[in-house]
Amino acid sequence: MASMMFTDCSSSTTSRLILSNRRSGSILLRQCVGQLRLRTTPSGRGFSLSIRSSSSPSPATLVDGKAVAKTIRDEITVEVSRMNESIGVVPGLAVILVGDRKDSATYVRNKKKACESVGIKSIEVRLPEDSSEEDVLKSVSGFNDDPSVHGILVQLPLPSHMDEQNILNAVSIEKDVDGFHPLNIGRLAMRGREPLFVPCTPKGCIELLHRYNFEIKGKRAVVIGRSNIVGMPAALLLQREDATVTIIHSRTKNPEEITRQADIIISAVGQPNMVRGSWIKPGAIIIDVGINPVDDPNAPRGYRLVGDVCYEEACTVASAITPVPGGVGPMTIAMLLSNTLTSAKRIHNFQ
Ligand SMILES: NC(=O)C1=CN([C@@H]2O[C@H](COP(=O)(O)OP(=O)(O)OC[C@H]3O[C@@H](n4cnc5c(N)ncnc54)[C@H](OP(=O)(O)O)[C@@H]3O)[C@@H](O)[C@H]2O)C=CC1
Ligand SMILES: Nc1nc(=O)c2c([nH]1)NC[C@@H]1CN(c3ccc(C(=O)N[C@@H](CCC(=O)O)C(=O)O)cc3)C=[N+]21
Repeated sequence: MASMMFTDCSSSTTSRLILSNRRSGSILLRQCVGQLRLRTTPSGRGFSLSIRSSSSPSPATLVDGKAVAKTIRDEITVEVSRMNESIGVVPGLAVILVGDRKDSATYVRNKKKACESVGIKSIEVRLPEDSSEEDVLKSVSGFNDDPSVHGILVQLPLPSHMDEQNILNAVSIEKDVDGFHPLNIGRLAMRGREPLFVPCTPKGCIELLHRYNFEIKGKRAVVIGRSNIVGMPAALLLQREDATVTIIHSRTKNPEEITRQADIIISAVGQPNMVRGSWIKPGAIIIDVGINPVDDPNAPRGYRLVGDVCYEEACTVASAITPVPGGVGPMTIAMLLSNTLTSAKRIHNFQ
């Protein structure tokens, strides 16, 4: 219901253009309003798109998660083969999928493809919707004991008759590549402690900020959303990077007043186009985690994906913004591969 309120963003039109990249194929870029400028990304391997808007004196950089994720996958590929050649070990990721949610099946398929692309071995277990919690725990326990598995991911959400906490607690912390085990989250929250793994989506957000050389230290950051998998760990990570962090949630009064003070906004709400241009301080950096399907009879699938942030409005005010799709989503998967590689290296004491 609430999501319907935000489905429409602005009356400004969005045009699209396809740019060809020799290394990563075609990238779909959205043009906002005004003049476009293309630069190579800090890695030198991708593109960054700048938009000089008629209503904004400063250009907004398009923070290209898809291109950065490709760079990271290339780096991981090199490391995976170096490890295999040196000690004959191939990192392995086990994914447990319970039930037949279409979106979860798609995510799992994408993770599998990404593993293949870098040389990580992926093992998938599918359990029926009516499996018992015991069945899932058995599967987790089997992977905990399997030396060819270095990472275990239990795809969320689980069917409602299962206790998610029980299941996440059962994953060995040494193989918790999602970073959802309470010990890993607890360490993330404590000064002077180091988690073995950091949750992939928030880690991907910070990695994007780093790769674009955006300073975090001393900045005012606002995280919208406080879920265990995105909002809360994103706030903890920003704090560890010496930002001053405020969290907005569904009971926050006047969220727009708070976001307007932010130098960095990370939005993980699940409400299409909730964050309007007027919520944003000129020059702010926006990381839009939201992935929200909205009906679109012209789209091949009958819907398209939009973020939590009204992209067309935001890119006339912000200095940088992630698109949806092509922003944080691909980074989440890249961080999962990175965590799996780290895990295999740690288990086999390989530097
Ligand atoms: N790009 C990626 O890789 C990923 C994207 N996502 C996407 O990110 C979004 C969030 O996911 P997730 O964290 O799992 O979602 P949850 O539903 O678990 O959490 C949503 C959070 O947003 C808050 N919220 C809801 N409505 C409002 C509102 N009107 N104003 C302020 N805060 C609000 C909730 O507050 P309260 O706590 O008070 O209920 C809650 O903390 C979704 O669109 C999801 O698809 C998720 C994971 C990965
Ligand atoms: N244990 C667990 N770990 C997760 O990390 C986890 C999970 N459960 N459950 C669901 C959410 C969601 N999530 C996404 C990952 C990639 C994209 C992604 O790559 N999105 C593409 C678009 C994909 C499309 O077009 O459908 C993009 O944004 O460009 C999106 C969402 C991980 N999650």
